[in-house]
Amino acid sequence: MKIYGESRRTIWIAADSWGVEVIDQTRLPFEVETKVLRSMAAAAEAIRTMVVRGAPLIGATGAYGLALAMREDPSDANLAEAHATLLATRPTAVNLRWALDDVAGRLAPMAPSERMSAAYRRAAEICDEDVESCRSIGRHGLEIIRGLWEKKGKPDRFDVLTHCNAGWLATIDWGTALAPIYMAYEAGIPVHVWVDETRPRNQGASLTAFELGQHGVDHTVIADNLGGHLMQHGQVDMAIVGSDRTTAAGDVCNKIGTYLKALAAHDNGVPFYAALPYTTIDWSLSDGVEEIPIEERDGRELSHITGRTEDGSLATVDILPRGSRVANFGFDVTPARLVTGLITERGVCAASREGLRGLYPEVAG
Ligand SMILES: CSC[C@H]1O[C@H](OP(=O)(O)O)[C@H](O)[C@@H]1O
Repeated sequence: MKIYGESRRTIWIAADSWGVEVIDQTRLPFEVETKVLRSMAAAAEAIRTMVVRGAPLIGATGAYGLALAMREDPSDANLAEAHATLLATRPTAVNLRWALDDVAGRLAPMAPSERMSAAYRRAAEICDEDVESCRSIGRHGLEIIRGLWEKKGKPDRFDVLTHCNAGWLATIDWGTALAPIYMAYEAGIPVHVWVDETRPRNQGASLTAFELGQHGVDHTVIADNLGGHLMQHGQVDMAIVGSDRTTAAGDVCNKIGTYLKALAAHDNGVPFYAALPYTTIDWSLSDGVEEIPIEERDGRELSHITGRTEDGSLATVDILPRGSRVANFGFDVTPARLVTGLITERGVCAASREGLRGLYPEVAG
């Protein structure tokens, strides 16, 4: 997508032809800065500190992290160590494990001398595949939006609520939850987006609002707690969220607070969709609430907030009384029963084992 009119992806090979350049998302929306990752350790740190974040982008960064590792030392031991180090950076988004297993599985039988170039090649393929998956998610999601808009009589405003950032900044391009919104906008459907700020890191306020503003999509940033009230008063026509891990039975793990939005949507008859590529599906799990590991992050993300001061400089301030304890769980799981449908690159299905089996017969068994 575009930043100030320039087409960008979130990750690419740097001008030196081997470094991995990424947009530093901790600086957005106030500064557009990049970082060049030149070691596996730097790639791991970028994931851990959320310089890069979002399930597909985390996976792609992990894949390039293995390429950087093979540049350093292509031995079996280093391949195993790099896989373990990168996998340990963030436990919830299954794309990371998928990408690391994919690349490492291809490298393992190769001669060490072939591994670096093969890893770079595969990482680039993973990025290109993700772009096409998200484009396709956009097309399928567009038809859901179009159908609901037409069913409502083509009003001059169609309100979509989204949580966190599942836009192009969470992927390589296009995004998952936001791809249908971009395509609806381009199709002339009058979408307006309620953007959950998404405490504590405010990916909605700082990333989704930035993306939508850059693309010209009408949007309003709201407190996370406003969504239920808007739904009660008929001001939300549908909700679309992303996913970090979806089980074979259709349970959707996503940013903390998603479950509460799904409960409010269910109580008010608001269609609630999750958008995700196949790389986000964990076919080994059935019960998301019981089985998906939920990342617990540093409490400082909750106790401190960063913003722009009157003079335009950035500042971080403490917003809690000294001595107060904080709990900072990064994700929750929405049971399939609260999900209207899953929007994937292969089409839209029910949030169920049967629904996913219909789209992925070769995997779902
Ligand atoms: C398309 S994946 C987006 C997904 O990832 C976000 O989490 P984080 O920013 O912590 O990586 C959030 O759960 C989004 O829905």
